[in-house]
Amino acid sequence: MTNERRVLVHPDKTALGAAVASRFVTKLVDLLAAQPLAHVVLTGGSMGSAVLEHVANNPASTSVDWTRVHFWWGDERWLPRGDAERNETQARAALLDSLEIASGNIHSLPASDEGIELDAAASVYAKELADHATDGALYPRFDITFLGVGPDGHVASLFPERGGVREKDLTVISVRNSPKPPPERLSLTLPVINSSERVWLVLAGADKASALGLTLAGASVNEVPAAGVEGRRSTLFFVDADATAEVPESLTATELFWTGSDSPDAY
Ligand SMILES: O=C(O)[C@H](O)[C@@H](O)[C@H](O)[C@H](O)COP(=O)(O)O
Repeated sequence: MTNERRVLVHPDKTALGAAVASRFVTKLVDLLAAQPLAHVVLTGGSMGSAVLEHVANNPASTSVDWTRVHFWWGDERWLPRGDAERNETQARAALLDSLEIASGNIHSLPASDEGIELDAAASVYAKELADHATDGALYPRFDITFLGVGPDGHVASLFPERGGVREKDLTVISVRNSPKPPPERLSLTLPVINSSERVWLVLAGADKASALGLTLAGASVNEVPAAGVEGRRSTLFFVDADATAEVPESLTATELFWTGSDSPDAY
């Protein structure tokens, strides 16, 4: 299976969010025409929420049989259930609570007010993943994994120069002293992220240009965790024009697509 890597450039953050949402809806319809369930890993962050809001506002989303979609998270912030800063809270507000789906389809991570400590919570989610796996795997076969990307190139809660980026055995890790608040988090590890059929990284803004440029130029995973992301079937970078300021000149026309126009001159 050849692994496809593409950068799809959109004029601005709004167009980016709408385009990713539209592609997500279309892909889910196609997937569910061919298989009983779809497993999707959501991301926190502003772009993650923006995409879900666009899905909620996309009339075509009613063509998805959401009852057959399972939602997971790539990471979660160690906060009380319902806290406005939890990734789950933001995803529910943006889309999930408006969908007619069974609560069992939403696989949220434990919260800090539920009587277990952070490390135990990582084990709880690892068990949840394994309980929904097939063929003796440790996690389900994810169809699409969304990732936001930080200015430092972090994805999920895997940060540069931290041990979590290099974790190969555990499926879920606890994170302390996170450079991005809040300090305590839970995160899938790269092997789990990269087990996904498709990984869709969504990033916008000039502050992401360095992370995107370094990722595409082949930076080390330890320095730029996004550089270590590779879906089994495809890895798509959905970006806005501002984030492309440092994209390597060497990228070919088949790797870098300016949507809506033939060239960057149009924006
Ligand atoms: O819990 C989180 O904060 C996210 O999972 C994190 O990995 C986020 O996706 C990136 O920091 C990008 O965030 P923005 O899209 O807001 O820049």
